[in-house]
Amino acid sequence: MTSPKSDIPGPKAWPIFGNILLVSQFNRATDRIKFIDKLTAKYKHDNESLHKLIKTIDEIFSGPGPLTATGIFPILNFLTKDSVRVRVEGFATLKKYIDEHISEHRDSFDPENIRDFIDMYLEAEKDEIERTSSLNPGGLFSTIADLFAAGTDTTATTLDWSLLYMIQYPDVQKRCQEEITKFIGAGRMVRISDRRRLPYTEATIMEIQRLSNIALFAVPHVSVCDTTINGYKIPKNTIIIPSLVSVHLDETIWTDPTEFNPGRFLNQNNEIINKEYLMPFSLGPRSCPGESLARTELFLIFSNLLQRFEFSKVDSSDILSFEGITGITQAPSPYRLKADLR
Ligand code: HEM
Repeated sequence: MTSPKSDIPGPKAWPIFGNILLVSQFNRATDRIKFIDKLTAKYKHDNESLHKLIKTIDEIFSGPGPLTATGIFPILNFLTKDSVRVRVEGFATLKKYIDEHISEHRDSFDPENIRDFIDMYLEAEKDEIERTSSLNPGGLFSTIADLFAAGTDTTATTLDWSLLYMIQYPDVQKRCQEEITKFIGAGRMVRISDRRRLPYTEATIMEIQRLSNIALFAVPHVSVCDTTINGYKIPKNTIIIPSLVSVHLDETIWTDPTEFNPGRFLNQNNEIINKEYLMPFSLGPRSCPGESLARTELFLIFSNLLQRFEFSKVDSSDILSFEGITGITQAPSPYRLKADLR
């Protein structure tokens, strides 16, 4: 456990250690939406092997990230033998899990009854043209592995940060709840079609993403030709790692960048301003393909939690740390919270 060092919100870039229970809880919630309902339709929430898998994904995502010394110079991995071993074992577990489910799907495939994503892929794979391009058995495995790897911990960790911000800023929480009560009430769950009616809640999620920076950097890209950007010469084959966190905290772009202020994303008519410099999903043709799904999940889970619960510190003297723990994603330091039914 880290000792809380500061009550000033905003990311502190570098790693400490640890992990928190809430992440696995949120992973369960986001997994339900994506992988139970879409990929492997038949699995139930209490499925043991799924829980084991979620724990495995937590383990893969903690430990050194891509921009630590070992990420840049893998030869140094002998320094972090344990975390490398945990990750290698984790990937083996993930592979076994995915392979088993693909085989099950192949054995029971029925073109008249397409159950989920795997079945859709298997059906498309039968098409000769598709098969010779990208839809092949190896591609199915990598697609699912990518979705697991990139699609679970990211959303879960953002939700984890979101509750930390809500207990640190009860006034913001209250304002979201008032908005939800006024426009939706308590008689039904919040739906995705309600998004436009809840601009303050939406702006709060945007501000949480700006400050939590779960992806400090986009993934490495490479220049395919010599080019010049803003006067900087970039030769062909240069590895480029865009820093998202530096954009999100740039004081030439944001007023008081370290201040938690959802109002910065609203205009005078209480409408969302889509600030082009908010880029938690990165930019361009290789930006996050899961953005739309992730934003849907964040909105639904966050707004429905606030509709039902009042979140607060367990003890008013608790000092919350906004020190991030940098693995592959940046997670919040451990914290405790109380959830009272509203
Ligand atoms: C809050 C949630 C999420 C955040 C903040 C996030 C952020 C990112 C970022 C910054 C990148 C790098 C893009 C670049 O290099 O330009 C990325 C890539 C990617 N994300 Fe997400 N992501 C999230 C959720 C998801 C979800 C839900 C999925 C899928 C279900 C997903 C799938 C992917 C994949 C497959 C890539 C690699 C894309 C490529 O290499 O072309 N992500 N994401």
